[in-house]
Amino acid sequence: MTVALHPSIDNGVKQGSGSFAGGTLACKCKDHQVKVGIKGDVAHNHACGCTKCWKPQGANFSVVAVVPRQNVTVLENGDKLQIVDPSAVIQRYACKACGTHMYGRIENKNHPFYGLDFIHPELFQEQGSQAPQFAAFVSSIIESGVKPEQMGAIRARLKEIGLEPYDCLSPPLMDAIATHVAKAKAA
Ligand SMILES: N[C@@H](CCC(=O)N[C@@H](CS)C(=O)NCC(=O)O)C(=O)O
Ligand SMILES: [Zn+2]
Ligand SMILES: [Zn+2]
Repeated sequence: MTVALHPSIDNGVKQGSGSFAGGTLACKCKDHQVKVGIKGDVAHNHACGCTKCWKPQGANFSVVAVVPRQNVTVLENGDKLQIVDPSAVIQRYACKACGTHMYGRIENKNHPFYGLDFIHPELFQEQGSQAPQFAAFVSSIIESGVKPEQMGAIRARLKEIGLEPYDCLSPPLMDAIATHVAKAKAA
């Protein structure tokens, strides 16, 4: 049996339509679901192995993407949302009842990714949003209990489905962060 990464990619990565207009994210509650509206498609969609990003039950990876924060609107049952860890850089708003993370927001205006919210595209009620592009924080899954000796098979499976594994973010995103830091230092 191949190693389980995340249910939305375990049977292969499904490409996006390229014209996704946005949609509604719904939590996993049976009733009074938290619903969050997203305008437009997501960007930088990727698998994340870190311990902080929300993973559905049994998954080793989260699948997470960004959207401009102004494109995110809580539509229904927002009173069920609470911040998971107020001290984290990304303030992740989760449903108090089912634990699903609905969006993560950066409030530090100096952060390289300020202005972008983090969401989980698998929660879209609609099909067609951008497919995952790479895998980030892969080594971090060891912190969640994966054995180091399993990492070879996990990296091989990620590559097999077309997701290049990185232990931090992808080179373009690491370059974007370093560029931001360099500019801030020069100012
Ligand atoms: N090895 C750490 C890495 C955590 C980490 O740095 N996560 C990245 C990717 S989501 C991040 O930007 N975190 C900021 C935050 O969680 O607020 C873990 O697994 O907990
Ligand atoms: Zn819920
Ligand atoms: Zn993460």
